[in-house]
Amino acid sequence: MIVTVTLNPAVDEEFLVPEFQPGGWFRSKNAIRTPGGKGINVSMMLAQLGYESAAMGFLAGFNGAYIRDVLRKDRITTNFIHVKGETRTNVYIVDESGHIETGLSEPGPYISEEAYNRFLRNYQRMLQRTRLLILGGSLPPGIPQDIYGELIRMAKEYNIPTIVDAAGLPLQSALEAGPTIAKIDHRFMSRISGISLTSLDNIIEVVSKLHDQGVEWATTSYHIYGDVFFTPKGIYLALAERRSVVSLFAAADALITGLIVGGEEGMDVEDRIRFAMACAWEDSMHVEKGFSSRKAIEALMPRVQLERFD
Ligand SMILES: O=P(O)(O)OC[C@@]1(O)O[C@H](CO)[C@@H](O)[C@@H]1O
Repeated sequence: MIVTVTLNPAVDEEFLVPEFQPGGWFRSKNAIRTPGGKGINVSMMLAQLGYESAAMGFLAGFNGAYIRDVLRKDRITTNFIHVKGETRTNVYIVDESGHIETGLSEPGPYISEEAYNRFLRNYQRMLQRTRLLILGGSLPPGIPQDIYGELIRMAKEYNIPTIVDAAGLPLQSALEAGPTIAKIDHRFMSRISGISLTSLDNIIEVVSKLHDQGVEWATTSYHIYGDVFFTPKGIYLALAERRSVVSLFAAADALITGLIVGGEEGMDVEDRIRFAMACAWEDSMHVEKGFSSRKAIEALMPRVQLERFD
């Protein structure tokens, strides 16, 4: 089974506010409320493309109950530890006219040692039924910063491939454990490598070193130009057109979904990148998270430009 881990889920509230700016009173044209958090988004997007998965992590309060119910309606297996407090709400203000997004995130509920240990026992049991694991997002208070490294090491004992999308210390600990695929936070890599990743050469120099840590695929964004993919078959720069972008906040989750589906369907490296980029692009063309249809994604694939570096 494909398993996604979201330790700090969120209810995402997107408000559509044309010409939003700080310091004023605005009325939203519309508000969209959806379950969120990186692993949960991947589970929901996989479901849209016909792939089953199980979602794990921590849920709390009314928001937690709402997330669990929506996931179950989407036929996603839920395996969460319920804790005291309230799952966070993350607010996004989307100004479609100027294609600008503003985000605001809560810290999430405190996770006690007892709840954390319950999660680890649950995770250990789940690993016996897992064939691909996705770890995504920030950590709620109370969770050790090196948890992703620990979870990847445990998965490796069962030879389970892992995909991680995180930032800061949690990403660092994940990279030390050598995930199969890593979505690299660009600013964080600049900070830990001490090299400013403003040029493609610098990105290639820094990210290439991750192969030595066992990372098979890595991807990172390269400014507004696109995404760089480090694959077993070489390094690629992939570009999508920006004109049609409305909302980018879940595009990285769509990209990961595309990489998963491409892997599941045995696509070759270039088609897998094109499919992942087309997923991210299609997701970003509308305010609602996810995809209009698989056909819409496939229609974008030939428009993704790929450049290979030797
Ligand atoms: O605070 P984190 O966990 O890093 O990110 C949380 C989040 O921004 O990630 C998703 C988009 O990738 C949203 O659904 C959610 O609100």
